[in-house]
Parts: sequence; C-alpha cells; structure tokens
Amino acid sequence: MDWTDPDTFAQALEQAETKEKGNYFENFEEGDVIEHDPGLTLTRFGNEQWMSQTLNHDPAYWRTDAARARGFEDPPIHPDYLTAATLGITVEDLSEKGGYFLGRTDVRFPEAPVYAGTELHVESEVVNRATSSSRPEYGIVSWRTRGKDAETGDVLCSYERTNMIPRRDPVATDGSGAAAAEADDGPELSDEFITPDGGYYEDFAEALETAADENAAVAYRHERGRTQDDVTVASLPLSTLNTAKQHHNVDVMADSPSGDIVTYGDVTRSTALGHARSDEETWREVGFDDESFHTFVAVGDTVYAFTRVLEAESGASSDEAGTVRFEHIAFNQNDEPVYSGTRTAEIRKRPN
Ligand SMILES: C/C(=C\C(=O)O)C(=O)SCCNC(=O)CCNC(=O)[C@H](O)C(C)(C)COP(=O)(O)OP(=O)(O)OC[C@H]1O[C@@H](n2cnc3c(N)ncnc32)[C@H](O)[C@@H]1OP(=O)(O)O
Repeated sequence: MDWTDPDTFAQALEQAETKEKGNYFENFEEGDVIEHDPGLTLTRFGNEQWMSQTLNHDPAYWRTDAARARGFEDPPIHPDYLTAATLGITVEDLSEKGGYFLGRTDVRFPEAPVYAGTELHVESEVVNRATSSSRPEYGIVSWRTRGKDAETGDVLCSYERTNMIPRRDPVATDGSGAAAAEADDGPELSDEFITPDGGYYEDFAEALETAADENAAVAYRHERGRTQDDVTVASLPLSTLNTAKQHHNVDVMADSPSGDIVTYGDVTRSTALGHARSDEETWREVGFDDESFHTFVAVGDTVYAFTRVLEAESGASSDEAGTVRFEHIAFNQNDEPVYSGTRTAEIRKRPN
C-alpha cells in the first residue's frame, strides 16, 4: 500500500497518535525545580540581530570605543537580549503547550556586564499555581527563572513570570472572573504633561521637580514605530530557542483567539524600550517590575512607545549616572496598550 496516496494518508493521520510537546497545568507542582535542556551561547551575532531589529542602537553595544567609555571591555550582551534568551530557553518545558504570557516582575541583572561567548544555562522553580476563574480551561502558573553563566554558575538574569497554561482537565467555575470585579478607581490623569528637555539624568530630575510644583506628570511619547514582520514575529523568538507555536505556526494559530501568529512579548517590549532609549542617555539597566502584556501584537501591527517618569535619585553604581524609574507603555497603531512595565535604569549625568 502507498501511504502517500492522499486518501490513505488522510486516514493514517486520523488513526495516528500525536506525540505531544509541552506540559499541562497539572504537570506543575509548587516547589518543582526544572533544569532546562536547551542552552545557547550568547553571541555578538545574536545580540546584534536582536538589537538591530528592535531599534536598540545604543553605541556602547555596537562600538568598542563607546563601550570602553562606559567602562566595558567590549560591547556587551544587552540585557533585553539576555532576558529574551533566558525566557526563550524555558518555553519548551514551561509554556509550549500554549496559553498566554500574562506578566513578569522582579527582572534583575547583576552590575557586571555579560560578554559574547558566555554560555547560558537556565533553571526555573514553580512558585505558584492558581485556578483561573475567568477561563476554566486554563490554570495560572508562576515560575522563578534564573539564567546562569554555565561556566561560573553566576546568575546573569532572574525574574518571576506568570502564564496561563492549558489544563488537561478543565474545571467548573462560574466563569465570572475575580479580576473583572475590581473597579479601577485610581487618580485621574494630570491636566498637564511635561516633557524632559533632553535625555540626561538632570533632564528627568528637573522635569519631575517642575511637575511637582505644577501638579503635572512627566509623560511623553516617542516618535518611532516598528511594524511587525516575519523577522520580528517568527525569526527573533526562534533565535532564542523559543518553541511557542504562537510565533511560528500559522496553521495552528489560525484556530486560536488571535487567528494568527503573534509577536513574542520580549520583542514587543524590547522594541518599545528601544524607542524610549533613543530619547535618553542610558547608562545601565537595573531591572523591570510589574510587566504585563495586555493584548496580542501580530504581523502588520506597529509598536510605538509612551513613557512616564516616576522617580529620580542621584545615586547610582557610577558617579557618572543617576537612577531613574520609568513606566513604559507599548501601544499599537490603534493606540491600544499592548505592554506596560516599570523600569529602573541608570541614566548618564550631563557632562560638565
Ligand atoms: C513568551 C510567550 C509565550 C510563552 O510564554 O510561551 C509570548 O510572548 S505570547 C505573546 C505575548 N502575550 C500575549 O500576547 C498575551 C496578550 N494578552 C491578552 O491577550 C490578554 O491579556 C489575555 C487574553 C491574556 C487576558 O485577558 P483578560 O481575560 O481580559 O485579562 P484579565 O482578566 O486581566 O486576566 C485574566 C486572568 O489572568 C490573571 N492575571 C493577569 N495578569 C496576571 C499576572 N501578571 N499575574 C498573575 N495573574 C495574572 C487575572 O487575575 C485573571 O485571573 P482570573 O482568570 O482568575 O480572573
């Protein structure tokens, strides 16, 4: 019998069992520690591919003289690419089954830079699992993940991430959703928005002082946008070994709520941060908190960025910088927020 005869093959496909990938919600127990098999060497090529496509053009990550002026030996691996690679490696074990990347917090990097040639090994611990009251076919799982230098064991990037993960056996709930009941009764927007004059630490600190006097907010938008294409949607996540079908399997995603492949959250975020960094004198990334992914970004959508300056403090790891806390909101061509998060970064002080 010819198994490639279309009718025969259709029947064969129907009879065959699929060897499944990924883990269901039920596979995760609080306290489980998972050592991820995939690993990758953080290369200059990988870094530059990620940084170029997300419009992160800080010279210290591209030019040796600019890197040395920042106190680095050579252009280092950028924290965005490091974060994306750390998460990408975990997908096969944690989220390949599907679901949604809801958020991430406590993203931290050590002071020491990471250089090309470092081999990355990643492990995750299940820190929480919960029922989703709005979606009975999913559960909500949080993991603490650590990306380590395979040679020294030093932690290079760590964070806590939360996903909705499909259940093998859906549970009965009233479907009402606990979160939906909470009304947002936060303060209203300030009447006046102030834009910092420049991108140095003092520009942010001065804008905050003016805003405090005038009961205004320091908030502004960035001009650049990046339309999502095959490179950003499919190539960049695959370059981090991210096996989530959301990013590269159009066939399966046609039947999903988005109806299409969607951008990796770390690409959306890094693109918006690239826009924001193009309007500041970044010195060093310290960390990110309260990151959320609000809705899908797909091929053809354009990612823009909006920034709110929350705090400024003159101390930093170097005398040449101060520390600023921002809220960044990525939004699409319809002005819908797609990502938000707070960021702590050291920003260069104005040279005398
Ligand atoms: C790497 C990767 C995938 C991977 O990893 O492999 C990816 O890149 S993939 C692309 C990036 N990603 C997205 O494209 C998602 C875009 N997003 C959405 O499409 C909508 O956001 C939604 C459909 C997911 C939800 O929409 P929504 O139902 O309106 O949202 P909510 O009601 O706010 O949240 C529902 C329930 O999640 C709880 N919840 C929310 N946030 C958190 C949090 N941070 N921590 C703990 N619980 C949280 C909430 O508490 C509620 O819980 P309940 O179900 O119990 O009510």
